[in-house]
Amino acid sequence: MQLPSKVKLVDVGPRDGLQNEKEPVPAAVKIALVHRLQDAGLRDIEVTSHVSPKWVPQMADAAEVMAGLARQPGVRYSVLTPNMKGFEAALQGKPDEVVIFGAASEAFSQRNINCSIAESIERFAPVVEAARAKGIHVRAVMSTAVGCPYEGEIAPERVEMFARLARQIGAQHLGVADTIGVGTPRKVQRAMEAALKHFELDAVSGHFHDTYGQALANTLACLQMGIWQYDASVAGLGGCPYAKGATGNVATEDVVFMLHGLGIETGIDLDKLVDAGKFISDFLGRKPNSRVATAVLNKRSG
Ligand SMILES: CC(C)(COP(=O)([O-])OP(=O)([O-])OC[C@H]1O[C@@H](n2cnc3c(N)ncnc32)[C@H](O)[C@@H]1OP(=O)([O-])[O-])[C@@H](O)C(=O)NCCC(=O)NCCSC(=O)C[C@@](C)(O)CC(=O)[O-]
Repeated sequence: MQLPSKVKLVDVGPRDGLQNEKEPVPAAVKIALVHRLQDAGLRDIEVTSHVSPKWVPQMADAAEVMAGLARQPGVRYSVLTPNMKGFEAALQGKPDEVVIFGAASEAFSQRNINCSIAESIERFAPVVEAARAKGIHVRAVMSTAVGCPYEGEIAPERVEMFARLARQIGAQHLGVADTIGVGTPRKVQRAMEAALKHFELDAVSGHFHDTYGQALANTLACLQMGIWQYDASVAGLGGCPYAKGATGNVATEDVVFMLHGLGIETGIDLDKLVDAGKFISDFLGRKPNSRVATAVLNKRSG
């Protein structure tokens, strides 16, 4: 199949990237990161989560972060909302999109959101209904679509089951997440094929962690299926608090470099993106976890 000519990247760095940081990151720094990402051309940014501050302390400032954004027209700002309490809190911040997040594995669902898959769907259904009634786009994300830290390999049938349930309650988009980065191209394609039984090609995206260095290969494998929407995290920030040892998402810089090399448009300015990644990495006191960012920064410093 011909590769898509355009790809939409959602930068999940401010949310997925920072949620696991041990030291508090001030709201002002998170806001500055979002601003740098939009200045670099990102048109979809996952800003924060309205979850329990006892579970994920780093996201306790969700309202402050949303309130502090200098919004650019044409940018979609998303927030995670696991239940009605989160959705109601999110409304004040006027998100363009809310994200419900469940799992293909029972054990991960329990660890991450403290309920079974069936219970999670019951919690999500009123969120989807309320969001859609207000014209807010609803994306569902399915964790552990390839492998689970507690249950091991996940069969495509499980992916299909979650996709069916998410579709039934009215989610408009499904993100297929390889939470612990164990997917390899064919396995990820099989998970996508299962998701595509219930969501059209234009309503499916990939969310690949790079724990085993497979994320770019997995992205290419999905591009070959025509999938044109992906999550990525600036500077490769991140990891899920309930998936021990899992590293961050694939670095946005690495995906952008690959896509541009393939002649695929993203609308993103790689240099400005590298600057955004350096900004947050400097704040965190580490180097960007991106081969491309490292190469660009080395080249700049001669
Ligand atoms: C989902 C809950 C809230 C259920 O948590 P629960 O304990 O089952 O909920 P509950 O309804 O029994 O309430 C218990 C307490 O939490 C409060 N509460 C209840 N809901 C909320 C809310 N929305 N916002 C703020 N507070 C909330 C509620 O008010 C109460 O407070 P208390 O009376 O004890 O003081 C909890 O398990 C939680 O917050 N989990 C954190 C999940 C999370 O953020 N995980 C990381 C993001 S997912 C991810 O990273 C994966 C992804 C998306 O990137 C894809 C991938 O790579 O796999």
